[in-house]
Amino acid sequence: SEKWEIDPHELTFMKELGSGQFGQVRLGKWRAQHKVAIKTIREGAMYEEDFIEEAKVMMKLCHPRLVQLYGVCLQQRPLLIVAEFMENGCLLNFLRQRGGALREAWHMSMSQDVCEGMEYLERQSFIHRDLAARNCLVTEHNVVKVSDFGMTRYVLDNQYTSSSGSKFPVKWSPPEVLHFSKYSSKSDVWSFGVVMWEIYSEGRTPFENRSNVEVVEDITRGIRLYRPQRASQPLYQLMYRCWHNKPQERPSFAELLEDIKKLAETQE
Ligand SMILES: COc1cc2c(cc1NS(C)(=O)=O)=CC1=C(NCc3c(C)cccc3C)N=NC=21
Repeated sequence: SEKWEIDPHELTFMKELGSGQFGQVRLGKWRAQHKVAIKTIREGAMYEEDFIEEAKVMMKLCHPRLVQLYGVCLQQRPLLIVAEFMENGCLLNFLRQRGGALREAWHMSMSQDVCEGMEYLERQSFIHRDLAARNCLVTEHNVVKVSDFGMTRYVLDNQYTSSSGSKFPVKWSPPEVLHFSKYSSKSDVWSFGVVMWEIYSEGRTPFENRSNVEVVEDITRGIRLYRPQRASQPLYQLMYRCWHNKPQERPSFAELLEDIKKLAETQE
């Protein structure tokens, strides 16, 4: 078998960790001692053949700020995806549960973690398409890693994939995606600005009391998220630049990473 294929007999299933759009995620052991996360793909939830092709690509994406894919189990259904286990779970829950207790420096280091993972994807010309705090995970040492990159292309549920669908990430999408489904690393940059807003707002929902339809109108008219009170002016300017109407006017992840590192220095 290929190196990206895992023998399900070498997996032990343990407690359920959560469930997402594809099915559930369980904690597991591989070869009896390595802790892993195992995602069970619900029947009919995914274009499985296409995903298997993509899994080969995703296995090649290796970076300390990306949740590492270890392999897939194809011999039976449901399909299993095996990846790195992240002890502190998804960033959104982490912010909501720990937010208040998080020191200022943590917001900056978490933002830098996500930016480093995204800068690597940008360099590999890999577009995430669904960057949000809910799709970032946290290690036991509070390091944040980007996950589920590129997965939205294999979702069969068109409530997720159609920009008018109820589950489409409208509040994390730029105008060119909302109107023309034009994805790029610059549309990921827009989403990154919203992730920074989520971090500094400690897990609040962006445009909390606005419907998706109202947010499309607001964004198209130039309305943007307000400055979270924990974000300094320079930091708000940084996230605000991610929300420029024109993709080419937004900074690249490489530029954002430089700016974040500079701000982190001045902050210490
Ligand atoms: C500790 O708590 C958790 C830990 C994890 C988790 C959810 C929780 N709990 S919760 C819902 O936040 O409350 C999801 C993963 C995960 N996913 C890896 C993965 C990716 C990214 C893509 C394809 C396949 C797989 C398996 N690795 N570790 C955890």
